[in-house]
Amino acid sequence: MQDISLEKAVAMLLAQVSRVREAEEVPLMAALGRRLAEDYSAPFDNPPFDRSPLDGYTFASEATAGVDKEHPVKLTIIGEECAGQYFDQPVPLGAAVRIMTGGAIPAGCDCVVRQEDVTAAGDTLYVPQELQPHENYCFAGEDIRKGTLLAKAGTRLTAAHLGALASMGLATVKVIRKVRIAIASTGDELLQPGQPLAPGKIYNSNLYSLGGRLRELGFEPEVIGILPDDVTAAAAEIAKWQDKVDLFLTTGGVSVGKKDIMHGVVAEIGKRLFWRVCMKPGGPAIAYTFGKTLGIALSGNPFAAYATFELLARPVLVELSGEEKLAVRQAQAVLTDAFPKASKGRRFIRAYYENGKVRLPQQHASGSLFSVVGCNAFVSIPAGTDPLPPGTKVDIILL
Ligand SMILES: Nc1nc2c(c(=O)[nH]1)N[C@H]1C(S)=C(S)[C@@H](COP(=O)(O)OP(=O)(O)OC[C@H]3O[C@@H](n4cnc5c(N)ncnc54)[C@H](O)[C@@H]3O)O[C@H]1N2
Ligand code: MOO
Repeated sequence: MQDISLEKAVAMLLAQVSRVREAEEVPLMAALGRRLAEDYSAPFDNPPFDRSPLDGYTFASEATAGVDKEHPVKLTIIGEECAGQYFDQPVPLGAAVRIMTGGAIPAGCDCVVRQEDVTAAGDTLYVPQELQPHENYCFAGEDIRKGTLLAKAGTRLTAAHLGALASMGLATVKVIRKVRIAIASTGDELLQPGQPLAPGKIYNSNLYSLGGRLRELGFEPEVIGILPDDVTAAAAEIAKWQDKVDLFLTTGGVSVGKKDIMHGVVAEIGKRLFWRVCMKPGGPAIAYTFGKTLGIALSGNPFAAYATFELLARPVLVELSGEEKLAVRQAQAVLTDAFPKASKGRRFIRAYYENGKVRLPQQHASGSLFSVVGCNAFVSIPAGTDPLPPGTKVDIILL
């Protein structure tokens, strides 16, 4: 199989996936940050009834016409209503009901006076001021009118949305299901952090850098762990995820070595789309499908895995999620440091970008990851480029 360009590889990957649109119903509290699967409109007015904004007394404002401090009106207190209670008898002119903030305004009342502004003695209330109709009064639907569009399909729910939906009594909402991603590492040389180091072994760093990167981008990968360098065993493990995840990412086992098992795995469980992309690092990546699941087998070298995740897998994630803002941005910048190697093929190197300038770390090896710490960009170097002196204008990819 001939090596293909990065652009062609990405186009082939994108041809296999489409935006996830299936809905699932989740408890409202779990819906924060999720995208609504359908429009939500208010099924009723909120508040559902006219209510008092104060602790005080409610009555017909008409009873206070012409009243002042020297000539207060005397009303008869006929009952009391706290928030959550419901005073269900009509209140006649000249009567009042003690009402607490949030209490429903009873029939016959159209205003509320603050407790501090009146005097109560037994069943008698002295109101020393004129009140207007609807003074200190909240109308039903003041917050949300029945029929109001609360949030459109596709809206990413914020805390305020959750509150508004809760006020409509919704215990669950329909949201677009999450993009499902599984990640695994291959390699008999790998140990999980926490295990004792042994001769010839190294710790599995790729699972953590990829898992971390996916989380940084807002995804929640299924972290499988280490698959053995055994085609049958690894194939069986990966096949379990067929159609259960949208994207299955592995690292390692894609080159031409004795234990580069991913070729055998792909032959056993799926259909290969490509092997080898014209770029460094991570050129030997394999892409494949098994059922509806897309697999990308990234090379095991830690920087190769890191870089090809951004260059190959990230566009797939943008497509699956529909989150255009997750796409890498391209820019131009001026190198402040030299890159001493010539680049026969297309090359991406780790870098730190700020204010139009791009700095390079010392270490660029494909097997080295530590120098990525603090980097936020790749410099994209075209095939056939001589060593780069400081001051060179370069194309960069902002991560
Ligand atoms: N004869 C050839 N050898 C190699 C070629 C080639 O064209 N001809 N290509 C080289 C290139 S380029 C790359 S990139 C690597 C790709 O190798 P694999 O993807 O098959 O990866 P592995 O052999 O499994 O591992 C490479 C390297 O990375 C270490 N590794 C693997 N997984 C992890 C992990 N999860 N955490 C930390 N480190 C990991 C592994 O121990 C190896 O050192 O092939 C070249 N060879
Ligand atoms: O493609 Mo590899 O990551 O350069 O060693």
